[in-house]
This record gives sequence, structure tokens and C-alpha cells, in this order.
Amino acid sequence: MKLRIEKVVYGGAGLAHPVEGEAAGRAAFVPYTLPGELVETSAAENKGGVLHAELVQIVEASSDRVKPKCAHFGECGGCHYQHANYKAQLEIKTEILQETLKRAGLAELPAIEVHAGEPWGYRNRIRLRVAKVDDVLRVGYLRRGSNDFLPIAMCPIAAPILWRAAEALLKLAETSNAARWMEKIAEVEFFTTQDESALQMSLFTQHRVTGFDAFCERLRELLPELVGAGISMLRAEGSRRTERPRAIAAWGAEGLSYAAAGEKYWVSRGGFFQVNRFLVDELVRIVAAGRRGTLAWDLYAGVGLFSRALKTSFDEVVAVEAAADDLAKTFKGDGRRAVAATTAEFLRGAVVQRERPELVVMDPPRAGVGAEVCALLGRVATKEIVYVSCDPVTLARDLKALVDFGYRINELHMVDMFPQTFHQETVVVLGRP
Ligand SMILES: C[S@@+](CC[C@H](N)C(=O)[O-])C[C@H]1O[C@@H](n2cnc3c(N)ncnc32)[C@H](O)[C@@H]1O
Repeated sequence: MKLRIEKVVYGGAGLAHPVEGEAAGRAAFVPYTLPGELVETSAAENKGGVLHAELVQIVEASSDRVKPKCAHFGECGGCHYQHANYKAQLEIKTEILQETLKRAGLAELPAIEVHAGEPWGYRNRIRLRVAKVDDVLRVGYLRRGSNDFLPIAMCPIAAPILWRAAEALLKLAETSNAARWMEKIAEVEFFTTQDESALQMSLFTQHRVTGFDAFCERLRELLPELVGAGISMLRAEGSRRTERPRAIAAWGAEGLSYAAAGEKYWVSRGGFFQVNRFLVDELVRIVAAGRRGTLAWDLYAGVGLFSRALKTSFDEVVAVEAAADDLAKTFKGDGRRAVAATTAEFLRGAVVQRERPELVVMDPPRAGVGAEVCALLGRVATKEIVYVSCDPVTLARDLKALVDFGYRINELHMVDMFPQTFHQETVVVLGRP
């Protein structure tokens, strides 16, 4: 099938409408294509009324097309845009954001400000599968669109130390006296600081482990930045995703002290921290700079990334987090309150108490904040909301609800926390007219 690509949609594929044959007029999606390109594709597969085709040949290439940097691009499920130059990636994401908001019924939007950093080597965390291929232990990701193991030899979006760590782990496993259980590791996660000076490792297995301390000491000889490691039982298939994996052994420090935005954050092993080591400071600046007052709420606070920055200019900051172990240890003292609760639980109470902050910051997971939280924020009627989102679709749904409750969109920022992938971070500033 020959197709002219009209635009790229959220998820990373190009969209086209075949002009002839049975498929004429239907929407067809083709990964790894760019706007304006004429491409030859495989026969399209019909999934739920939508056509999905694979790129076979580029007949007319976009001037934005570049050679992908990674040897695994196309096979690996992690990256979607390495075939586009970085400027084009930013344009695609900005257009997707604009269109998603408009489609949700949001009109008269302000111009989108774009914030970008280094497009390579930016990830401070990677999680790899571990498996034997031809009797050799390898690390890898999932093959695109499947659950199959794809062994990899590089990951250029990861901070260099993370890949060096993966190689050191495999090297240790190769030595004749390496721990037997090492061969049965299913997954490994590495997390590093902004400057790559310290590293944490989390291993996941379904088997018994002995001699973990000695193993980690030997790994540290190859990898001096390693400050701590843990090993947990991998969740059994079918168990609830919310269950935390059970720790079975640990060595060294329990977390990392991560320097960002002029502060130091304690991130325990496996805990959440923003993944782009080059853009955290910019994100904090967009959210907190120039805002001041008596009371601010930081909802979905994590380790308190925004709470700490807000504390420099607000008399009181309330940080609300469902998994608040790290936050409770570090966000305390005069004018700082860490609340271990879901955002909805906290807001229900605050509405009854008639609490009214001047600023609400909220940075929910991909699912967004949802209808109840929007309705409660409608009742709180705060002067300003800063909404940080990693999913434009749920963001658009929530923004429409907030606008219907009387808020107005004053600023839109696209912060490219995930270059080479279709993922995008948005910061929206809302106010009341
Ligand atoms: C995207 S992270 C943001 C963390 C933080 N703002 C930061 O930048 O580091 C979302 C956080 O929301 C927390 N969370 C998830 N569901 C929640 C809920 N219903 N109420 C409160 N916090 C929740 C998660 O534990 C996670 O720490």
C-alpha cells in the first residue's frame, strides 16, 4: 500500500488515509514515518476498525529524517522518534499537545512554550530484563509490541554509567565463581545521580539468593560508583501490580542523595524520581519560580521535589503523597507538612475545613487526577493551579473539567523529559479570572 503521511499522532505512529482500494478513507497508522512522507507499507492489519501497517520503503523522505543512533531502533519498544531530527521531534510533540487539548473542547489556548535539554544520555534510571541467549547471559528490553526479550548492546538515551553498570554485572556473571543465583536474575534496575557519581542497583528474581554481600563487594570493584543494592522477589504472574516486591537481601546504602534545583533529595531504592537528569531543574523552575504566598499544596508530591522549592517563598507548604515514607522523613519542620494520603482523601477533608491555598501544584501519574479531584478543586477555588502531566490525553480530560469549574488556562509548557520517545511532559498554569 502506498500512503502519504499527514501527521504523527500520540503513540508515535504516522497517520494516513488510503485513497484507493478497500481501505479508502479509513485511518491507517504507520510507525517510524514523518509528516509529508510518501511510504510503501505492508498490507494493513485491521484492529478494531483502525488500520495498522508496517513501513516497507520510504518513497519520498522528509527533510527531517535522520539516521537512528541506536542499533536496536525499530526492534526495541523503548524509542519511537530516533528517525526524526530533534527539532522535528519537538514540533511533533507540540502539535500533538495542541491538537489533543483542542479535541477535548478547550479553546483560546495560550502559545506553547517549549523546554528542551540534551536529547541523548539523559535517563538517570533504566530497567533491563536479564536472560540467557545461546547459553550467554544478556540484558535487554522488550521487543516492540510484544513480551519477547530483545537482547541489547547499547542504550544511547541512558546515562553512560547505567550501561557501564549493566556490562559490569554481565562481566561478573561470566566469571567462573560468580554466584549461581545470578543466572536466574529476571530483571535489573540501575538508578544514578545527575552527575553519575553514585549508583543504586535493584535486582529481581524468583529464586533463593546466598552471598549477596560478597557479590556486591565484587561488583563494586568493577563499578566504584555503586553505593547500594537490593534484591527482591519478582511479583508472581497475576498478582496485583500495586503490591511492592518483597525485599530478600540488601547491601550498602538504602538510597541515593540526588542533587537537583539547589536541594538534596533522598530517593530510596526503587522510589520515584524524575527521569531526565538534564531537565529537573528547569521543571522545578517552571513550576515554582516567581510564585509566593502563605499556603501552597503540592499534591502527588513524591519525594517533595516541588514542595522544597515552594518552601523558599511560601510560609506553609503541605505535601500530599500516597506512598509517603521518604517524604515524611525529609519534609518536616517549620511550615512543612507531609500528609500520607491520596489526593482525593486529603481534598475531601480540606474542603470540609474550608482550607484555601493560594497555589495548588499537582503532578499525578499517567492516569491524571480524575473527575472527583477536579470537582473538589472547583470547590477549593484556589487562585492558581500548576498541573504537571506526563499524558496529554488524561491532561486534556482533566483540564476540560477544571475549565468547566471556573479555571482558565494561562500558560502551556511542553517540557521534553523523554527525547526519542513519544512520551511528553506538560506543565499547565491555570488561574481564576
Ligand atoms: C509523577 S509522580 C510525581 C512525584 C513528584 N511530584 C516529583 O516530581 O518527584 C506521581 C506521584 O504520585 C503518587 N501517587 C499516586 N497516586 C496517588 C494518589 N491517588 N494520591 C496521592 N499521591 C499519589 C505516586 O506515589 C508518585 O510519587
